Amino acid sequence: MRKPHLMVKLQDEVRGIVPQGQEIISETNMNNMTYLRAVIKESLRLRPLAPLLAPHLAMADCIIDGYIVPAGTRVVINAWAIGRDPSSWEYAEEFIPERFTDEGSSMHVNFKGNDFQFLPFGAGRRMCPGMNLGIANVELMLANLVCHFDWQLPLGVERKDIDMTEVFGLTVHRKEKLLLIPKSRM
Ligand code: HEM
Repeated sequence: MRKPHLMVKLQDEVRGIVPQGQEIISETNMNNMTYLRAVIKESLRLRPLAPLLAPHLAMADCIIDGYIVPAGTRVVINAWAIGRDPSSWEYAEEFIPERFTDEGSSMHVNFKGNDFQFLPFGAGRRMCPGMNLGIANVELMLANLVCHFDWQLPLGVERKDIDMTEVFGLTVHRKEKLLLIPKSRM
């Protein structure tokens, strides 16, 4: 909502793929939705659901970047900060889904636990076992919402008024609700 030209690009992609008149988008429609996937990745980069993942415990002594981590140490990974680290991400604070498309510098970066600069589902043996289910649901929900509706801000609210302040805890969520008006295209 804060970058309407990106919303138009996303809607153009989804509406170009889904046959007109089809009410519900299903998994069979999702194959070529590359921009939609990039939008979801970029959202997870800037706003990971679990900003500190889950607490881990070092099973053996190890040295990371010169720091000794003894066995038994509780390790907390700040995935939120890693996703905004300017040494890994150009214009790190900006919402730029294009970085994950074939025009971007992070086109090969994925959330499957091999790219340590992007850990919305964690990595290794304890990474999220529900990743595929979670992503499939987000993709379907977002595709349906942007395909069938145009979204407007309530009267008197401007783009600059959208409050993106987050409340941190085990999971992170918006401080203020996002109120939008859907206008059906059907
Ligand atoms: C977009 C949706 C989701 C996100 C972003 C997400 C993210 C995460 C993260 C960051 C962790 C911690 C990984 C770590 O500490 O290394 C986690 C763990 C976990 N997630 Fe998810 N998750 C999602 C959906 C799901 C779903 C749909 C399920 C189950 C159906 C699920 C089940 C679990 C379980 C059981 C763990 C604990 C794994 C363990 O400790 O061994 N998650 N998730």
